Amino acid sequence: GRFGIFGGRFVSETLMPLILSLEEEYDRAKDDPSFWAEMEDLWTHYVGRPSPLYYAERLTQHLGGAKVYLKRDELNHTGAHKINNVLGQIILARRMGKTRIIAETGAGQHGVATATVCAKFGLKCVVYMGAHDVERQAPNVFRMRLLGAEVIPVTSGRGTLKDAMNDALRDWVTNVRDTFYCIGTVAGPHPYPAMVRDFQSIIGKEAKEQMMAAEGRLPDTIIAAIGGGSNAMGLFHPFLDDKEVRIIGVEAGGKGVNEKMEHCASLTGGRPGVLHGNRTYLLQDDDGQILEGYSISAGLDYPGIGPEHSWLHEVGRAEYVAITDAEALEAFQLCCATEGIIPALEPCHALAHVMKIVPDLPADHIICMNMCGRGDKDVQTVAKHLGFD
Ligand SMILES: CC/C=C(/N=C/c1c(COP(=O)(O)O)cnc(C)c1O)C(=O)O
Repeated sequence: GRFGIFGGRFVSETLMPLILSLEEEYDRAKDDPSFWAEMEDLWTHYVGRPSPLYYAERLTQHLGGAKVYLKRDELNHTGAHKINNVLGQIILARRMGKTRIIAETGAGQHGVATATVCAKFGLKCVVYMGAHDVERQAPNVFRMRLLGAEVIPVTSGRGTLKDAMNDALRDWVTNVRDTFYCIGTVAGPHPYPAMVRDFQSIIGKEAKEQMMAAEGRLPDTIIAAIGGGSNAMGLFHPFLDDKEVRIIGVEAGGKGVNEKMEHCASLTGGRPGVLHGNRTYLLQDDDGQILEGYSISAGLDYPGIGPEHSWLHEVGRAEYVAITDAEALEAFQLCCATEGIIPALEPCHALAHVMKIVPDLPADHIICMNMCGRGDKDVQTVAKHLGFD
């Protein structure tokens, strides 16, 4: 469970037996055709996969350079990529005889996906959510509750994703016997980062097949926004050995990547440390205290990043850039105006970088971007910023 010096398993002794039984169950499932058959069935008939690979013609014309394709994971059931991973973890939880599922959530999409799958399988669901996120993603709080989940607001820290994950881990340590912790991104102790990556890789596998069908070749550049990094790793992983494909991860630059740390660009503005069970790049002060960070987007508002991204950064296989709140809001509006797609604030960060690089690229250069979530949850936030709420 290591990616160079990153990853690993830094957990309390009480969690070890559960982590080891989860690793055993996952290793068994990975090689079990019936596990993947059940996943395929649910991805097809419940999630609505494959998600389309859509040529954004007017956006491409507006930018006047490379061809832009969007991988439409915002069209999945529940409106984001999160359900790809939740299905896998819940199938494992059922195989382990767990009846109580807990999750952390920031944007509320992972929480909604977990509540959704728990309703489908008749499992108890408890979601920890920072109080600040409860406010700024209210539509998703209603959806979780309507789906039968208990949503517990977390008031420690700044009341965002990091704080929610802390409380979820505390709950888990207390209830290891009947509880399964469904982690929403490629973070946490081994095997979570690898397992979540493997479930999200359906995105990149489909994108590769669809691009070959549409253009007869691989994309030149693939790009995705990064909170913990699961939608990005899902798109990137199937392309890692295709060395000619340029890989770009886009972090939240918030109010700007500077010493005020009002951002969540963990790779660009952080350094290696340990948080939530794994070693990775983190925003921390000189004493190693984890900083709160900041982003307009709840899903990217996390002062860490999945350990495999830290490794890809170290070995230079992927580039990581930061996009500010303001640039993301510009992208939000351009997406609505040119394509009639209201995007979530998270993928707007990737789109803002696409807007930066496309004009200088030739018309035969092909870009594939992860449209990992729809913007229903963000319309009030954006309306306020644009002064028409
Ligand atoms: C696991 C906590 C992250 C959440 N969301 C993150 C998120 C992200 C960032 O998460 P990653 O893909 O894991 O980097 C991107 N796009 C959308 C639409 C998101 O909702 C959540 O709780 O919904």
